[in-house]
Amino acid sequence: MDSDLKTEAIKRAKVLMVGAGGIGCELLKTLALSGFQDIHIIDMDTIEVSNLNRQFLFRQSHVGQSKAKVARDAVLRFMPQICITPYHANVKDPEFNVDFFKQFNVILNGLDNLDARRHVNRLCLAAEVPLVESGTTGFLGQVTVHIKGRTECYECQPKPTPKTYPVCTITSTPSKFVHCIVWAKDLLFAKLFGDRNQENDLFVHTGDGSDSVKPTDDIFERGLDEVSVQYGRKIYDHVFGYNIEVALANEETWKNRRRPRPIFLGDVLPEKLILQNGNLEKNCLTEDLSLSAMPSLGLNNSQEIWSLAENSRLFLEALRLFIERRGKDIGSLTFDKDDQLAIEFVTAAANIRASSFGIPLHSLFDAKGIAGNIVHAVATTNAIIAGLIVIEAIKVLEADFQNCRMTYCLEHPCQKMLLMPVEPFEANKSCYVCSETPLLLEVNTQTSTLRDFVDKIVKNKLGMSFPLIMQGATLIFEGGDDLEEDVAANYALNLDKVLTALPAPVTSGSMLTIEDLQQELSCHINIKHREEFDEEKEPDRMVLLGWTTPEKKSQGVSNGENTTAAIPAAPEAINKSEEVEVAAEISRTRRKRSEISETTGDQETFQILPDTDAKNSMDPQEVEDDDYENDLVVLDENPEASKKRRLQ
Ligand SMILES: Nc1ncnc2c1ncn2[C@@H]1O[C@H](COP(=O)(O)OP(=O)(O)OP(=O)(O)O)[C@@H](O)[C@H]1O
Ligand SMILES: [Zn+2]
Repeated sequence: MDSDLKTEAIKRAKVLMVGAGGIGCELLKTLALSGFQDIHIIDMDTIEVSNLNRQFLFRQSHVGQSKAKVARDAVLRFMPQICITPYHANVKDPEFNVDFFKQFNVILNGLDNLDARRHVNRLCLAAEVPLVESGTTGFLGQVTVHIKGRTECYECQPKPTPKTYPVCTITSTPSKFVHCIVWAKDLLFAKLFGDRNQENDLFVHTGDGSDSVKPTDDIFERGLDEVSVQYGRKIYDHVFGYNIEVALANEETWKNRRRPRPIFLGDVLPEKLILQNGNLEKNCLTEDLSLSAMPSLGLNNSQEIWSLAENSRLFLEALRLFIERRGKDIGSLTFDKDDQLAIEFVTAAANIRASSFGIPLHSLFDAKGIAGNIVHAVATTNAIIAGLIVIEAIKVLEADFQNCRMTYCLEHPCQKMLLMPVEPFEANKSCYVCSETPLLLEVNTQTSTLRDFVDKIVKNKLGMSFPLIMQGATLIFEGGDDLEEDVAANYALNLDKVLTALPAPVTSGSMLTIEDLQQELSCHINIKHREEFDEEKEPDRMVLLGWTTPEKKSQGVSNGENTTAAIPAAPEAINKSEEVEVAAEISRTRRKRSEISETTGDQETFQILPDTDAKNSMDPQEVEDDDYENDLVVLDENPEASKKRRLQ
């Protein structure tokens, strides 16, 4: 297109940006400087101090104000002639419906969560407006283009579930610091400060799964006359000493593994220091006034790696402060990465455990990053990604679809490139969002209730907020806050009925239609009755099938032109393995799911997976498997080069 026409297309365009955070600030500036004249911005947040280091349109004085509005004002100061319309709102609000989306030529996402991304994807499909989607994680980033009828939609590839670890690795055979963090946070912290009644496997397995040691007295219960320092010592000796001794009794487990070392408090700290820990009344506050065990112990530098003795003192002191200063929270606490005392406790506990298992200790700063799953944002990555979004948006506006690319921003050069453009993929024919293909649900229709179905499948798996469920012509459920009282009560009754007992019984062979009017999404689910489920592998007792990753994943949009560009790489994987397997055909490119998940900026959580097979999960290989999962296979166009190649 000639440059005058291009300028015209940009000038005439009406674009919507969703998110005015790290990517959004860069994007708004780049759009304005590229000549865009009519920009709408939705962001539901207000500015926080922690945003200021990279969201450069914001200043200290803006803290607490709407991001969308302040971003508009900041850009208008240097581009006063353009029109920027801010909305301080959630993009999921009903006012942002299909008609609202239809007024735009292209939608540009700068979001940080899956839920909002899915919602925008669905509305873009319904409104038939192209979407340019983006995400960054540290040095990694990506921009993808989604055009109905031409490319895959944002949801064509099922999104990965959170990272999980087998119970056995966490409770008995940790080999990485992250395993110790998960143990400290999800088991020990939860046991001591969370809901007392929760199922929590803090007892050591001795190998065959049958002989877990469960003392008859609840060791975690604090006696009425038990002072905190005594209680702390009891917990310490139990979890770091006694439990490890019990685990060591099973020789089988340690045949091919390094044996852990039981640690008792008396071996680490002299009595005097242990007692002194209970009397540190001096300073318990950090500079920003949060309760902390560090100042009184003289631990000032959170980037320093503390010794086992220092971590042990921190453990005792943090536990004491919880008991004495935050006693009323105990029993209802959940781990929060912004809770200073919780971070200190978890860091100390993870380090003591790491020491026992011969795993290198970490600083509180690093432990916080791992526990909170924090990847520090890099402003430059956001700026690069914002630039790429604008480049793709311009191609879309020019209707130059053939040249649209998905681009991955890598941490290390691959084939001498840091930016890897790839042709967009075709839509997944079994995607329930952008195709009509029905899904299949295996469920025990005689024992599962409608509530199970709504919560586990409709809301959790399909991501619908206000679903409407129909069996044939009968409406069996409708979600929403604006229902008449008697209608809502009727649906509430249905929720507790098993599927076969609903007014229009749902049995094997039934087809349900599920709609979310707000998302303009409708899909069908065929029901297949199944009696038995594997409690551990299929804890939902329902299995949703049909929405699968297509076998051939790289059928790029045919444009009659070969891309000389490199093939998409899983950035995280490249980063880790630095190894690329090069093989024959471009059409066989394997795109790992991790490539998407690693750069969406979604808050991921760690989960502990139930042991499906105690023996298997005790296999020494198992730990390494975590890493293999991220291995990357990138296939090249060059048929000759079917061998492994190391990246430079
Ligand atoms: N449903 C939504 N509606 C509108 N805006 C949203 C929605 N979900 C997320 N956002 C916005 O997307 C932006 C994402 O920006 P970013 O990833 O930089 O996150 P942040 O909250 O600014 O920073 P951090 O999470 O690192 O503290 C945020 O400003 C957030 O308010
Ligand atoms: Zn799709």
